[in-house]
Amino acid sequence: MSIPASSSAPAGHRSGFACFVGRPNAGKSTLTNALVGTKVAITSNRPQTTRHTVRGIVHRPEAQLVLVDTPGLHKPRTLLGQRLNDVVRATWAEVDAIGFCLPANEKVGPGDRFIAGELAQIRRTPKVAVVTKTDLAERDALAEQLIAVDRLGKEAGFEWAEIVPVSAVSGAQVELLADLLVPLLPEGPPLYPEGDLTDEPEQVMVAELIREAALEGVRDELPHSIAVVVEEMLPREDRPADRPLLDIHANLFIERPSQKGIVIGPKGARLKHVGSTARRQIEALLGTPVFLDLHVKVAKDWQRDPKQLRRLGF
Ligand SMILES: Nc1nc2c(ncn2[C@@H]2O[C@H](COP(=O)(O)OP(=O)(O)OP(=O)(O)O)[C@@H](O)[C@H]2O)c(=O)[nH]1
Repeated sequence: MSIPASSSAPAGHRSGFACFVGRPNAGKSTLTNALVGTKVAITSNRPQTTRHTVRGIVHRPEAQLVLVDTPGLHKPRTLLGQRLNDVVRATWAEVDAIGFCLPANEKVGPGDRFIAGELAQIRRTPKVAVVTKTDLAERDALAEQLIAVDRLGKEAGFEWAEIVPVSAVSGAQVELLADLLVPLLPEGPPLYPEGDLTDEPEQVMVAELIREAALEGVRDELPHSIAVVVEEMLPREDRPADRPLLDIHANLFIERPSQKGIVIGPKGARLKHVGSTARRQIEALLGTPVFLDLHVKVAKDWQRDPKQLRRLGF
């Protein structure tokens, strides 16, 4: 990515982009959050919930590291799947460093070898192996995993710039990872104002929080069938300055009428819960009280229909 020229850059200051790749559930979003120190990427214990490219920004006196969080690469079965993979590859080609996340508590498998093979084709970009979730692995198992990860790079035909074990949950070595990524960035001035944590449009982040709440505890086949679009975010008029209220109107799209019952629940109980969970998260994110107006709509087979995909923001 291009760095805007500026004469005000402190000497030796570095800035640039890194992204985390890895199998679904490898811990990419949680790691992004741990590095940035606030909840910007959406985590979930379900695979493939990160759909939008969310940037987290790590500010240092001597560097600015912009993290681009991509969806997981996977075998595309639908149009949506193909689009997601395109997003991933486009991101890889643009960044200054790629962090490949591999959980310490899961054996290196075919999915990892697939990604390593794809990474090998992005020759110029330094690749850092990040062994995640070290709090879940015994010392010996971790040592074995580090060796397996080293071998994975060699078999794919490249050397890792670094191999770093981290735990986003305990915080172990998270700072070290940032320290190791910074020298891989080009010299240049900060790309974003200090204090910015993400440049993701607020509406997209709000939609992601609603989608995350809607996915909690539903059947495994539903994740890919839910999309959320925020139609409107407006401050309520006639409110005293010390008691503001933000009105948010959002639509939750499902693919089939039969999915409506799952999302809404008996007597609307589930949707109500989703709404209040999402509202609390949105209020924490935006720092203002929120009234969330949430509607469930059927957009038939939206994953296979290019027109619908565009309308839903893909
Ligand atoms: N114990 C432990 N759990 C972790 C750690 N990092 C992530 N997890 C858990 O692993 C699961 C997956 O983490 P995510 O960060 O959502 O994984 P992801 O790679 O972004 O997943 P996708 O969005 O599906 O690609 C979540 O349940 C996390 O809480 C860690 O350091 N330690």
